[in-house]
Amino acid sequence: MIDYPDRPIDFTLGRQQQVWANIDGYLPSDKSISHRMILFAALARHPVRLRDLNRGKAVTLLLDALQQLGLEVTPGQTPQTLEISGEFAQATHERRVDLGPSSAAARLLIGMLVGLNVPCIVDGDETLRNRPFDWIVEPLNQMGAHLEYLGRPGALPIRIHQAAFRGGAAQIHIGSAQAISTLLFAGVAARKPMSIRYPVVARDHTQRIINSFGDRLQDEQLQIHYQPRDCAIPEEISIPRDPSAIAYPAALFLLCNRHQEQQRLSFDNVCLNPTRLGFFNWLLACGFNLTLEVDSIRHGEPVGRLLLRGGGQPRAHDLRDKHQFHAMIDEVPLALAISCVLPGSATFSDLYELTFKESDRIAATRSMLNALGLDYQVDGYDVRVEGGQVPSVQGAIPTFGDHRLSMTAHVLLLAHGLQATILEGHCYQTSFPGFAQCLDRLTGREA
Ligand SMILES: O=C(O)C1=C[C@@H](OP(=O)(O)O)[C@@H](O)[C@H](O)C1
Ligand SMILES: C=C(OP(=O)(O)O)C(=O)O
Repeated sequence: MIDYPDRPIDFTLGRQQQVWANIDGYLPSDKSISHRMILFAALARHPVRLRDLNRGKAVTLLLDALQQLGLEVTPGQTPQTLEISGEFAQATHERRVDLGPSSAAARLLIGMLVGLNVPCIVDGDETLRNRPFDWIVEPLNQMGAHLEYLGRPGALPIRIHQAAFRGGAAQIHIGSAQAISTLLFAGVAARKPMSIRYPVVARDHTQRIINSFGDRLQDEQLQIHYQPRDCAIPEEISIPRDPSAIAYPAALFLLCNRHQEQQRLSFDNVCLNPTRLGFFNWLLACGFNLTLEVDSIRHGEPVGRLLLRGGGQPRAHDLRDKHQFHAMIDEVPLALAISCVLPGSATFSDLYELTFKESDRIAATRSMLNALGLDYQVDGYDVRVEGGQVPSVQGAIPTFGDHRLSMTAHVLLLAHGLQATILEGHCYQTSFPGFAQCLDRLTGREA
């Protein structure tokens, strides 16, 4: 296990903090939209400039994989742009790509390679090898793909054999935007119509982008119909900021300013897709003060400003709605942590899909919180939190290498003026590489 010796959390913040600096320049772009736009750029028949890509490990590994498959990835004319050009190399030998810990990168790439009929072995790190892939492999194979498990059945590594993808009808049984998106990338790449039934609404970036680029896609009543038309991928694509990353500095600000009504902090150019806003709606339901204002639509995605205000007398609040759960799926560990320290109590129901993320986030979040003297009760996939708990450091804080847990631990420590060692703390680099600098800047500690 890697310790976190080079950056101990050694500064006191809490209620004295008066200056909350603007941190827009430190915030990462949306990881989910970055993954999707990279794959659309790879499908384009012309070079595509991607402006403001997320530069975390999960996205960088997808770029590396595409380079191994023959595409060119070059810096653009400004530091914020990257250009993707070229074509997939003819398969003279089978290539093997490794997507590290990122299931979105691995699953969506598998979909695209199936649709393009590009043979490859797709693999990931140990955490990713323990995550389920059967719910993308089975429907893809039913639609003509030939995917083979090289290790444990249902898991990576997976060999993509050459086979003609037919499209057609598929039914997904799991609540996962990645499952839907994987099938759609196969259909878009192969130019095959398809329909997909799914059990619950989750983030719908792929559907929105497909429509905005000119193919036809209907998404109603848990059923998608996709029809290839005139897909025109733009030469330049720009990506808004990631609401799932902004959640951490936002939570820190709101927790520290619960009793300071005059304090304000805003973030611009944020992805405000409603299927991503569950956490901010949950904060509102707790009583925190915030406003969301859409000011433009970009590639089908609402983009705008998030304004936070102090005060609000917040209390812990339930999370029982399946739709809202999926709209905040990556922020649930943070919401559980916040619930522990707010007054009141809360029930979070049916968190099943949290059990196969970078860690089992029901169990791992609890272990992380235990190291901070906090706890909740688990009953199957339901969680009951009694609020009003006071954090106190019990020892080194485990993160299990899960970036969402590391960022949650940082927020709790900072909000309560505590010092601790966060184990594998740097894993925030998976999605938010500038997280530590962002916190330094936010809290006025930057050199
Ligand atoms: O589609 C995506 O980009 C993602 C979807 C979510 O996973 P599921 O769709 O599997 O729930 C989310 O947890 C992940 O961080 C990114
Ligand atoms: C679960 C996550 O991502 P992925 O599923 O792509 O690994 C995440 O970013 O929290």
